[in-house]
Amino acid sequence: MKITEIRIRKMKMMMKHPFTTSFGTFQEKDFLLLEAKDELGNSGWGESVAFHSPWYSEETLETNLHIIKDFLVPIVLGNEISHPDRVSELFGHLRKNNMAKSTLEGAIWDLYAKRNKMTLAEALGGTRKKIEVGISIGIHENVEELIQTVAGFVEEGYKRIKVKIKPGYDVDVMQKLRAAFPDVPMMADANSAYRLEDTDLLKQLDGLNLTMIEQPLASDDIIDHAALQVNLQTPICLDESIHSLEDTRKAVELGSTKIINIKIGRVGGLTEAKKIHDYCAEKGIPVWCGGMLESGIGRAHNIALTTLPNFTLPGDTAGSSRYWEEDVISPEVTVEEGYITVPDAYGIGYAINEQAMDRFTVEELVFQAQPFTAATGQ
Ligand SMILES: O=C(O)CCC(=O)c1ccccc1C(=O)O
Ligand SMILES: [Mg+2]
Repeated sequence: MKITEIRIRKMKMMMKHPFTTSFGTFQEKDFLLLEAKDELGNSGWGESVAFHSPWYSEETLETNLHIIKDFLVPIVLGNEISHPDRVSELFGHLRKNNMAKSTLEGAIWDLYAKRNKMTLAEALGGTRKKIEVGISIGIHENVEELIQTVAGFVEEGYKRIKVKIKPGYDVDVMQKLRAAFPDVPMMADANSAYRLEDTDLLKQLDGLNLTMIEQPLASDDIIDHAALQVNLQTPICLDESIHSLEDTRKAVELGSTKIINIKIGRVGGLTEAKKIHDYCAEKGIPVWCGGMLESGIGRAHNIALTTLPNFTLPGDTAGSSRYWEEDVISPEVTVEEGYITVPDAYGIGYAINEQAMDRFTVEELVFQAQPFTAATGQ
């Protein structure tokens, strides 16, 4: 397929409720969407999961915009791409900037699936017709409020509750939560808020029957996590530390992690995500799909990826209405009794809600391939 046009939209959406992690609070969401078109008029969509500020990783909306328009667009625009797996090879000589790469790669995966009249899930080799979903819950003012919030989501049927923790809001909170919900699958995500010296404190989480603790130590660490895991019964799941199949292999070989949270943007796209999935399947390491508070576009990509067989744990991809008054896709993503039904329309499987899309668009940039000119015979 030939990529004839790329449009980048700067988006601004207001989240229904503020979401607090150990590194900051989100409410206004500024991010990028990208649409890639082929010579037949098909269009594919991708989402940049980079945030406005570099607090989850070093990438931001503006660094993504710079990398995409000045480096990535020139590589694909006007060119033939035989298969989306080729895109990460074409980007291979450019270091890191995984979320930027993933934005364009994701749009090309969607385009490829639509062009070949299959769902994105099928294009990736996924088989599940519905996926199990969990929910990630931010830091609350106090435990009583948190328990009320959790009760609501348990009632809605979410299959696993993930709670954000940070120093001073951890053992006591998790103990009270476990007491209130003895049988609910539960886990904690520290977003890198602890150090190896906190081992004794983290050991107090053992015995609460948590399915895992996500990224307790530094965002770039795999050494200390291995040392911590030796002293911890609760399985460690890495998020921030994993950017590639190579990172995954090293962390698994070192014993730093027993479960992997795969985020498409963090690992540079669906092709790399699939490689990590396959490697983990071979090694007996379960994986699940993390979330980045995405709009419907990114959410749809997460759903498609989660149809692969080794996504055996519920992910963070909740329904659209958990985040947004109105989403940019139609229909919106809905959760019924803890499941999302994988859409069967081609590509990402959801149509664009044009009105909402335009309303939340702050700026649009358009890049077109040079038109065919008889004079140069190009
Ligand atoms: O609901 C979601 O999309 C996931 C929420 C979440 O946990 C999260 C949100 C923003 C940044 C990092 C994380 C994380 O998984 O660590
Ligand atoms: Mg996380």
